[in-house]
Amino acid sequence: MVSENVSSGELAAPYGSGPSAQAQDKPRKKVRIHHLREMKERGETWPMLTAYDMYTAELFDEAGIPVLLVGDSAANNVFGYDTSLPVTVDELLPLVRGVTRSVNRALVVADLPFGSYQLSPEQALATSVRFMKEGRAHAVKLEGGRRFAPHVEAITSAGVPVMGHIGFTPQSEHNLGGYRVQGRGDAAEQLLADATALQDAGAFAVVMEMVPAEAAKRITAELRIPTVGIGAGPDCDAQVLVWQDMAGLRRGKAPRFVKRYADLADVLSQAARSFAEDVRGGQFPAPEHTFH
Ligand SMILES: Nc1nc(=O)c2c([nH]1)NC[C@@H]1CN(c3ccc(C(=O)N[C@@H](CCC(=O)O)C(=O)O)cc3)CN21
Ligand SMILES: CC(C)C(=O)C(=O)O
Ligand SMILES: [Mg+2]
Repeated sequence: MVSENVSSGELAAPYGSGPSAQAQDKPRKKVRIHHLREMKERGETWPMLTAYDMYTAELFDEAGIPVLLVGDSAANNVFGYDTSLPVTVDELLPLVRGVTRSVNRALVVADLPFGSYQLSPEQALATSVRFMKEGRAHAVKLEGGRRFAPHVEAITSAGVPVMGHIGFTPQSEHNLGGYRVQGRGDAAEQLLADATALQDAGAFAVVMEMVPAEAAKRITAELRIPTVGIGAGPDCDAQVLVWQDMAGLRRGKAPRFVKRYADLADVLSQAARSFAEDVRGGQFPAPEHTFH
């Protein structure tokens, strides 16, 4: 199943490389870090989604999403916390394992939760090793700029690919003064310095969250590694959304950077109401659902 449909041995990229083959083609084989760099070199923009369980991982993998992130946003979108701060490694690990078990091609990135890497490069490496060994992740991700270059270096030196995350970093929301755009005006230079430091420390990609499009465009042009935008305008190398936002499962006001591609909240709510009505009215189970 993994290597189905590999038409030519020298086709290195998991996607077709012609302009028409871009978005609609499924990856033909396992996505590797170097494929992401090659897509940047070819100017192909790629999608990333969060996934926290088997069915979503399977569906998104088959839909041709090359990178899946088991985000610490599971805090909000799985566990019901009001911020991402409380979620633990022990809570996230089984979600990562469920996702990695369920994909054939996608690269699975495990998001390191608050408190599990900030203490030292050694702690960052120890936590990453758990996500790789127990979660079977393919890469890890952590939040922070220049100050986390030593942590990124410790992890990559051990052979574990690291994705950075700068701009609005939800684990620091109390320090950043809430959900706010980062890197406006002079702060854009700081953001570029952060991105460059992460690249130099060995990061394979960097998420930029809630960053002005102009700054994101400049950073994307300066870096060799791909940038992944969320609220960072159209000029990043990749775009990521939380899947429940993308599919309209989460209700309430979504951040401005979200586009809804479905209304799953409505679909599921209708299904639950119909089931309840059938049970209450005696229409379910029918003879075809019944054993004798
Ligand atoms: N479901 C979900 N989607 C996310 O994008 C997400 C999470 N959860 N959890 C972790 C973080 C938190 N994030 C968030 C959450 C809310 C806003 C938000 O409400 N933004 C508003 C206000 C911006 C402002 O005041 O400048 C917006 O309109 O974009 C932004 C990022 C991004 N991440
Ligand atoms: C929004 C993405 C980048 C994230 O860090 C998460 O979902 O936890
Ligand atoms: Mg996160």
